[in-house]
Amino acid sequence: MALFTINRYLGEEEDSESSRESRSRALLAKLQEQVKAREQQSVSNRADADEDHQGDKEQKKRKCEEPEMEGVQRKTKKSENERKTDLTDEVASSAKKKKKQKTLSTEKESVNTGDKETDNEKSVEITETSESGLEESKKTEESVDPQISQEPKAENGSSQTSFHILGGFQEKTVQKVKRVLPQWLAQPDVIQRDIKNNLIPMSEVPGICPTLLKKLETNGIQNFFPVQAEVIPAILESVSSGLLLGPGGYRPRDICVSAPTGSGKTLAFVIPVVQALSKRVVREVRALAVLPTKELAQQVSKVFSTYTEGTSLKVVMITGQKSFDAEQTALSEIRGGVSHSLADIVVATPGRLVDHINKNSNFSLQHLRFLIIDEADRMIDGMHQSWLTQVTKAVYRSPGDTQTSVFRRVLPGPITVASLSPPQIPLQKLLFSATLTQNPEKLQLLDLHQPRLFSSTHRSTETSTQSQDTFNFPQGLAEYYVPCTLSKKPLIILHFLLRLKFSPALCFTNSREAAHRLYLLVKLFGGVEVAEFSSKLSPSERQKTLKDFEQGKIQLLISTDAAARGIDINGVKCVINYDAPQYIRAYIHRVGRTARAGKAGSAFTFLLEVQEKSFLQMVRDSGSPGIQRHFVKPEALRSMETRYEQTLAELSKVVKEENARKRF
Ligand SMILES: Nc1ncnc2c1ncn2[C@@H]1O[C@H](COP(=O)(O)OP(=O)(O)OP(=O)(O)O)[C@@H](O)[C@H]1O
Repeated sequence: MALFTINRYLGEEEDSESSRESRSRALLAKLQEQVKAREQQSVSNRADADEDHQGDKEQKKRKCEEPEMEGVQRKTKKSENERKTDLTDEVASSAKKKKKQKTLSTEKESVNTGDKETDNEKSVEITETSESGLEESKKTEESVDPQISQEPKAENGSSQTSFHILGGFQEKTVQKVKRVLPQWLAQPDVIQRDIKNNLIPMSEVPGICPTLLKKLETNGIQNFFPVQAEVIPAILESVSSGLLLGPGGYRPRDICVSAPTGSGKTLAFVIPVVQALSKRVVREVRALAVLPTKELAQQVSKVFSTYTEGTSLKVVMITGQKSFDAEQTALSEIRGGVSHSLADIVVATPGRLVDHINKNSNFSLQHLRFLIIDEADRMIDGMHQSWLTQVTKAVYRSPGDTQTSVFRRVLPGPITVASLSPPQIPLQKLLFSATLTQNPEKLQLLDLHQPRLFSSTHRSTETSTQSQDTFNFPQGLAEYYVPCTLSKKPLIILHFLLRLKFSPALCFTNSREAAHRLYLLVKLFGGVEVAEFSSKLSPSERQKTLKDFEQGKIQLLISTDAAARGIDINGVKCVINYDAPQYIRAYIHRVGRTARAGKAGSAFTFLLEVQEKSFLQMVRDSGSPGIQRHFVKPEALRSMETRYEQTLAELSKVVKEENARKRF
């Protein structure tokens, strides 16, 4: 065992220069004698020494130093000479440091330590160990840092050395840092992906009041889908002690839900929120659902309205579809000089919501109990609008009179006796998405409180280094890719609709212009009821188009990504990605417009040759169960080619006319 270790500092020697030099020379001479003796005994070492004098002195000497060093050790290990060698070495390197004598340094190096670093540095840090401690210290070093102790072995085929270089100047390969997910993300409550085989009778889900059960039945719901059976009881449990307190008097946990498209997430929050609020006495805004688009807000608002019908609960939508004044009137009224809320549940898009927070002094969120963030991943991406900060400010805003109120509201901090008394309405966040990010840094933006995750995908805590999130696809979805060329794309669409009768089909392009051009082309070709859907249309036109499509009046709806997310259109048999989506989330949401609610559906993605490799890789990495090749034979298109050529000529005329009209 090493009893002690001395790190010598030789920078400021007290001895005079001359005495140090003479000592150095004497010790060096002894050292040289030892080297000579060793050279005579070892043929191999001699060969090494010869090599030492050839070629580039600096480079080759360093390679030879270690074997030589070991030779010295082996021979003198149990003799008194070892300590002298050490001492000599130190002094010699010290002399070198001060004087930089060429001859001195050359000779010294030949017997110095076998390290690759500069001798000047090393000599300062050489450790002196006792004879018995030599082996022990070696063992200790090996057990502490195998990399350091194994390096000499690798170079010399022997592990014997009495010197340890402190400081670790060797280049070490830096290990890749693995992404480690927090427990709540790594071990979620698992939701079954297969809806059909996991329907749960409504009577088996506890806590739902008979009125709501009846309403569900009236609306054609006979069983709950897996996500609903898991999430509804969890939300209801958080209000089991009333709206004012979480379970046990504590703030309830926030809830995140990541389940495939069409798995029934909307009802998973609508039912428990309606049930929780039905017990309220005074009308205040207690639930706020934020969605990225007007169409989605409208869809969710409709579901809330369905299940609040016949109760005193009021749902108000603020998306900019009506004028600001009209929305203001719907939100509150002044009675006896005091503002009263006319809404219990507000469904909003972020932009319009922020407008009301800032400009509508009668819009109060001070009693908000549930903040529902649907399409949460998209809403996180849109955080640049800082809508969440504005909402939080509005929730904890305390006008003079409410500060003295029993139910005063302050921003939650650490839980203390004082912070729990008096009780305050807890704000609970409910997040829903088919592509919820597993990136903790992004989720951090939402400032979640002890979140609980319900997910149909989950990863272990020790994840791979793969940076792409993985998601779950609907069970009934069949994915295909169609190899094609640019010129054949429209023909393949026509082939799908006219020959293969793939309708109703929802077709996605990457731009409004492409959607419009394709719409014109299919319309001019004839034989297919076609419509376009993009931000070019007014909200009412968009609404009518969706309705017509749902009613089967339109066979092919050509859309931008405006219809990709959340839109629930009943009976879409087939999704066609005319332009391949650039991001995996866009792909998942687009193909998720079919195969909803446990039904079957197909998705076809047209791929140019250059796109194939990267697109297929992106889809596989996302957790897709598999995308198959669907090849359309050129012969299948041949009979349509003549008509297609004529249509292209007509199309260019129509486009020219349209452009001319735009100019005037
Ligand atoms: N328990 C149920 N029984 C029958 N149909 C249901 C049930 N729950 C939901 N649905 C229907 O399933 C369809 C999809 O539901 P929903 O729109 O809530 O899915 P989602 O998970 O929000 O999808 P997306 O992620 O695409 O927004 C809707 O038409 C809805 O009416």
